[in-house]
Amino acid sequence: MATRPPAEGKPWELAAHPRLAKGTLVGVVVLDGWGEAPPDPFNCIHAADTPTLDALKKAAPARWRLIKAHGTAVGLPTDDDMGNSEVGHNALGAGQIYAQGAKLVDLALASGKIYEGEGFKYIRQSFDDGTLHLIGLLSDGGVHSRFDQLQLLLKGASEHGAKRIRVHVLTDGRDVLDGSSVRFVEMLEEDLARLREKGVDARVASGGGRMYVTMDRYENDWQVVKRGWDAHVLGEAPHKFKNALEAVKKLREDPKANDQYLPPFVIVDESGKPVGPIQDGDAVVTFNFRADRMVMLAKALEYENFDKFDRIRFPKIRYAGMLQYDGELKLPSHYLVAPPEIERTSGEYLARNGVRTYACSETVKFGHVTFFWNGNRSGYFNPSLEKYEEIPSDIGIPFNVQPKMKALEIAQKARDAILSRKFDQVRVNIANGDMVGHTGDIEATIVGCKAADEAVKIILDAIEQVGGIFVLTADHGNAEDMAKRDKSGKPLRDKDGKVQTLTSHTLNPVPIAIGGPGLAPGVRFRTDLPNAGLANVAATVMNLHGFEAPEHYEPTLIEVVDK
Ligand SMILES: O=C(O)[C@H](O)COP(=O)(O)O
Ligand SMILES: [Mn+2]
Ligand SMILES: [Mn+2]
Repeated sequence: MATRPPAEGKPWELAAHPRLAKGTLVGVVVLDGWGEAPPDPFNCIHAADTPTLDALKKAAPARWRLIKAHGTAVGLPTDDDMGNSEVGHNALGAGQIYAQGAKLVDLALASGKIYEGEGFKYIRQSFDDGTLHLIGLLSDGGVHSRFDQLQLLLKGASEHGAKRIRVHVLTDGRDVLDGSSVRFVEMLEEDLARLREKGVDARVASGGGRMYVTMDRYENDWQVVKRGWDAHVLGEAPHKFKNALEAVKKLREDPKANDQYLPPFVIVDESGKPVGPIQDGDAVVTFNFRADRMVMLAKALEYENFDKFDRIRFPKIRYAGMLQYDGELKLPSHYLVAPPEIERTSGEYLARNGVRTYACSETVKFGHVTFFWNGNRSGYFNPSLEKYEEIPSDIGIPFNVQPKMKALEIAQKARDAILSRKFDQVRVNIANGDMVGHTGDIEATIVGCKAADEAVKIILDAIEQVGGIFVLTADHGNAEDMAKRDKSGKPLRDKDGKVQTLTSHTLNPVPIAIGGPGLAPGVRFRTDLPNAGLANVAATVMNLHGFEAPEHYEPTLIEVVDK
């Protein structure tokens, strides 16, 4: 992992590729949550009508293959870690494998360095007179946060002087099984009870389901964050309970309840007073390491001037993120662990070499093809060469109700960008496989996959018209497997005999296909890189733009043979 020499001081100019010409349009399509798995009733991609993608597969092995999209191939701690959008798009855009947030936090906790850093020293100043609040996702999905890291942080913070701790829990059910919130809260309560035995006043103070409370992304719906603010900061929510276990158990009694969407709740004392609103002088840590779904709350917690909703009260706190979530905005300004310094991304190289880029997705994935693609950096490298376009996602409608999402609109925007001939690269993310896959609704996911295929067709037709090249791939698996399985691959059943729905991503590889009239006839996938992963895509795309990739990039997937 990242063993290549750093590129500091090296020139930005890319050498011309000896065999591939510059100036051909390259369309880059990322199908979100689109892995490869054997045919099976729980494989929605297989079940869906996807003629465009099926046709591409026929070009294997020369122009269609599989690449790794999980675990160490994308900088995660182990090969048991499923892929996710952040690490997937980071790898796709950066062309290098970086130790990612999950891994960096593990290392900082294991070595104890987390307690020596500036961020912890900063929040510690509040420990004598104030409360330490920990806000984040209660999950062992390893996508946004990990439960064992929360456990270590609770223990470590109390050993380093925190006397009063309040935890604000967001239930998952998206990266882990629905219903697992109960077990996580039980385990957390056990840990907090142990801390209380040691004289630390530690309790859960508030919570809610991640998709309804706090963890919105890309400013899709600030009301989600406001619900979190009201519960975590103001101590106000429609549901009040004496403890967190009672809260999740009671809220889950509603037949439609789902961990992802539990309503906000606060924990109150005997007299009905919230046990842990955030007050002047307190310390706050958002313990998610992943940026996209924490950065909105980070803005609300940190920015003096803020107009996204009425905060009612803006406490004077010492706030630190687990990581710094946005390297460009330097937000939050304090953090416990330094984020991976993802530098020299393909986006920056191509912009510095004159490549004109258009990137587009709908809101829920917009930052994936821009912010994550560019190494967790918001904004343009060169506004005169780049255009990023966002199509507003549906708000307040679950994606299994609108499984086509904005696939068609994204494809039409991409088509227009391609036909305008104003761009050298047109890059999109098509969200259906992932966003509908996360709902666990098989029928809807099949509809979503078909819509994604139709979108791809529109884009490929436009590429055909301008004589361009396409690169089609995905960031990790999701829709290709909707069943939780045992080690032998057999679907697991619950006590009523029903197959357990897998709402999360998977460990499966993803396809990559290249083609289009502009692709030189002798271009084909190399056969000497059987373990290649998402990080090999950037060099490949650079080649197709007519450039050699920088030396420190993971190797290109393609070679050019004489025809
Ligand atoms: O944030 C989410 O929606 C899920 O936890 C992960 O999905 P993504 O990595 O595809 O965004
Ligand atoms: Mn994704
Ligand atoms: Mn996802």
